[in-house]
Amino acid sequence: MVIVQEKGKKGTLFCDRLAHFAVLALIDEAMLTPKPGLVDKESKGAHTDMSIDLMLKSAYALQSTFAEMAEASIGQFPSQDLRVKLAEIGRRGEQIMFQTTNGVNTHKGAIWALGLLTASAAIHGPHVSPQKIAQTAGEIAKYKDRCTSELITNGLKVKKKYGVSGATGEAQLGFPHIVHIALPVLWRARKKGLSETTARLDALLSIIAHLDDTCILHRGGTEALSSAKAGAKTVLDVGGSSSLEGGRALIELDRMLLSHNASPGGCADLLAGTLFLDRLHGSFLNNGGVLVGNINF
Ligand SMILES: CC(C)(COP(=O)(O)OP(=O)(O)OC[C@H]1O[C@@H](n2cnc3c(N)ncnc32)[C@H](O)[C@@H]1O)[C@@H](O)C(=O)NCCC(=O)NCCS
Ligand SMILES: Nc1ncnc2c1ncn2[C@@H]1O[C@H](COP(=O)(O)OP(=O)(O)OP(=O)(O)O)[C@@H](O)[C@H]1O
Repeated sequence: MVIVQEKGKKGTLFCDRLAHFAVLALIDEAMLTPKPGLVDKESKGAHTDMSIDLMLKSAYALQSTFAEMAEASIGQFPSQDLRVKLAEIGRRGEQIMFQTTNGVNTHKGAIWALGLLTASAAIHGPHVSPQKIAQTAGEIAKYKDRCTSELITNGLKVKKKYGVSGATGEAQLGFPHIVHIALPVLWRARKKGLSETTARLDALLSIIAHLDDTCILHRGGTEALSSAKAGAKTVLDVGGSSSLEGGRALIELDRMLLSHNASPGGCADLLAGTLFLDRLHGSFLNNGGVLVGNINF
C-alpha cells in the first residue's frame, strides 16, 4: 500500500480539500431531483421532519468532521487505533449534526460512509483509484468499534430481524454497491452523452435495485424493500430516468415508497460516496495529476 506521508501545511490543505469534496458530495446528493422517497429540491419524500434547507445546513456543518477524519488518517495505515480515533470523530460529527438540525437524523449514515472514504483517501493521496480507496475504507471498517454505545439503533433491530448486514457490512466489503454498480452506471451514462442529472439518477436507481437498505426495511419491511428493488430495476430496464417510460416508472416508484412511508436513505448515502470518489478521480485526471487545491504529491 502506498501511504501519503505529508503532514504539515501541505497535508492540511489536502485534508481541507478532501473534506470540501465530502461536503460537496452531500450537497450534490441532496440537490439531485427528482429522487424517489428522499428529500430533494421539490419534495421532502417520506421525511416530514426534513427539508432541502436542513439537508444543506447539515452538510455544511460537517466540513470540520471530515477534515478531522482526514487529518487523523494522513500518514497512517488502517489499524485498531485509527478505527477508534475515527469512531470518536464520527460520534462528535453526529452530535454536530443533531445540534445543527435540532435532533433530526439528516446524515448519520452519510457520516459513516463518507467518513471512511475520506479517511482512506487521506491515507492514499490522489494517485489512487476509487476501487483502492473503497477497499482501504473497508479495511478500516473491519476493525472493532470498541466504544460502541448501548443504544439499540434502527439498523441493529432490522439487521437482527431480517439477517441483513446494513451500513457496517457494506463498508466492510469495500463498498461494492459504489465500486461495482453505481460508478460504472454513472460513467457509462456520461459516455452515452446523457445529462449529469440523468447519470446521477440512474446511478442512484442502480443502487436501489440491489441494496438491502435498512432505512427501507425499518419503515416498510421486506415488502417495501422488494418493491423498491423491482421498481428501480423497471426504471432502468425501460430506458432509464430520462426516457418517457422510465420517467413514468420513477413516479410510480416514488408513489410506492411513500405509500409505505419508506425512504432509500442508505442508497442516498452510497450515492454521495459515489459522487465523492467520482469528483476525486475527475479532479485528479483533469489536472494532470494535481488534485484541485494545489497539492501535488
Ligand atoms: C455504522 C453506523 C451507520 C450505525 O449503523 P446501524 O446499523 O447501527 O444503523 P443506524 O440505523 O443507526 O444507521 C444506519 C444508516 O446507514 C445507512 N444505511 C442503511 N442501510 C445501508 C446499507 N445497506 N449500506 C449502506 N448504508 C446503509 C442509512 O442512512 C441508515 O440510516 C454508524 O452510525 C456508526 O457506527 N457510527 C459510530 C461512529 C463511527 O464508528 N464512526 C466511524 C466514522 S469513520
Ligand atoms: N436526501 C436524503 N433524504 C433523506 N435521507 C437521506 C438523504 N440522504 C441521506 N439520507 C440518509 O437517510 C438517513 C435517514 O433516514 P431515516 O429518517 O429513515 O433514519 P432513522 O432516523 O434511522 O429512522 P426514523 O426517522 O424512521 O426513526 C440518514 O442517516 C441519512 O444519512
